[in-house]
Amino acid sequence: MSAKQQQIKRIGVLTSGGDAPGMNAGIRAVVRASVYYKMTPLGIRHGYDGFINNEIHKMDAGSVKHIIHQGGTILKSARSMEFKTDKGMQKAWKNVQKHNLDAMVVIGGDGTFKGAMEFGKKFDFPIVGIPGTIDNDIYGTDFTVGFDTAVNTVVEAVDKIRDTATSHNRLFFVEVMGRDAGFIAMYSGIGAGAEEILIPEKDRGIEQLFESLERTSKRRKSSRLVVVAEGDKNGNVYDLEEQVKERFGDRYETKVTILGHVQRGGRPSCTDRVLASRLGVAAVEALKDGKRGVMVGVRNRKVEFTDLEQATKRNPEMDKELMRVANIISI
Ligand SMILES: Nc1ncnc2c1ncn2[C@@H]1O[C@H](COP(=O)(O)OP(=O)(O)O)[C@@H](O)[C@H]1O
Ligand SMILES: O=P(O)(O)OC[C@H]1O[C@](O)(COP(=O)(O)O)[C@@H](O)[C@@H]1O
Ligand SMILES: [Mg+2]
Repeated sequence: MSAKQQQIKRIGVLTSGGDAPGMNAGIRAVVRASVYYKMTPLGIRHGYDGFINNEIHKMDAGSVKHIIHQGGTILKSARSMEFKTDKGMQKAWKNVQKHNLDAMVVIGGDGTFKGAMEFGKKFDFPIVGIPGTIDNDIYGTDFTVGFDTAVNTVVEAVDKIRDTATSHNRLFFVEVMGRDAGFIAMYSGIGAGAEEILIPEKDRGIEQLFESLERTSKRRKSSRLVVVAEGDKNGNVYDLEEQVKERFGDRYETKVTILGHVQRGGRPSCTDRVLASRLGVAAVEALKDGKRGVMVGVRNRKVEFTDLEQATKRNPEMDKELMRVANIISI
């Protein structure tokens, strides 16, 4: 073990960006693993805002009891404009010194990792990232913490919409989250049996939708569900509804549902709890072993490390096989 590795005694942990179910399981694992390895865990509240404003407190194994099943994040989260400035980062660095922090674990999405990478380089400070976002838009891990719970929430909601859509022979546009990525739409669309799935990763979305509506308007299907990722390039769900009305007139009766933040809340699924627990332990062990500037993820069921730089620069590819499956089963 090198001298640098032995120095890690006090580890900060924060959650940042959009909260995601399973973040609490991640915090719990980071805290418990730190205690297990005789280090002191410190919780940083309100993401990078709390890092700047000194909202930092010691934690212990007991401070994370009874949280594994709770959605949201007990440390709270924030989107911090100030952390994007040199002044903000300098203030946060003062707090690192004040609390003798040797390293930090950040749980969040691509933005959180960009901030971590910059801060880590600027002050030569060891940081490890855990992917926590419902969007699943991080390169270097098969799944992010929160994605599984979110898609299950969406499927449950879309199943309910299906009941009323079928009863009235209606066409529903359901908008799901995913700022720039279609993973939530693709998985929940397949899982809920949507007739069409519109995602930013696919260009032909609207034409394909028109073609399939043309085909099925003759068949009088009892209902149609179109799941649309919020980041889809063909416009928002209301624009889409308008375009369909213009083209098909009263051949389709249309409705729009925007699921919104209901997708971000709720009890984390077992899959998310296990993923977050594995990644929390792996993050602490990585820091203990001298790793820094990396994200811990799981690929092909194994824990893997990816440079934060890569994790933020590269976009995970939408699985072509999933698109093909969606196409085949929605005829
Ligand atoms: N280029 C950057 N430099 C410094 N901090 C950043 C940068 N990009 C994002 N951040 C910080 O990370 C926070 C979370 O990022 P955001 O994109 O909102 O969510 P997520 O991490 O879930 O993708 C931002 O509010 C900001 O404080
Ligand atoms: O809650 P906010 O700040 O309006 O953000 C909404 C965005 O956050 C998300 O729910 C999660 O994104 P991040 O994890 O990148 O923060 C996106 O799907 C959505 O576009
Ligand atoms: Mg993001």
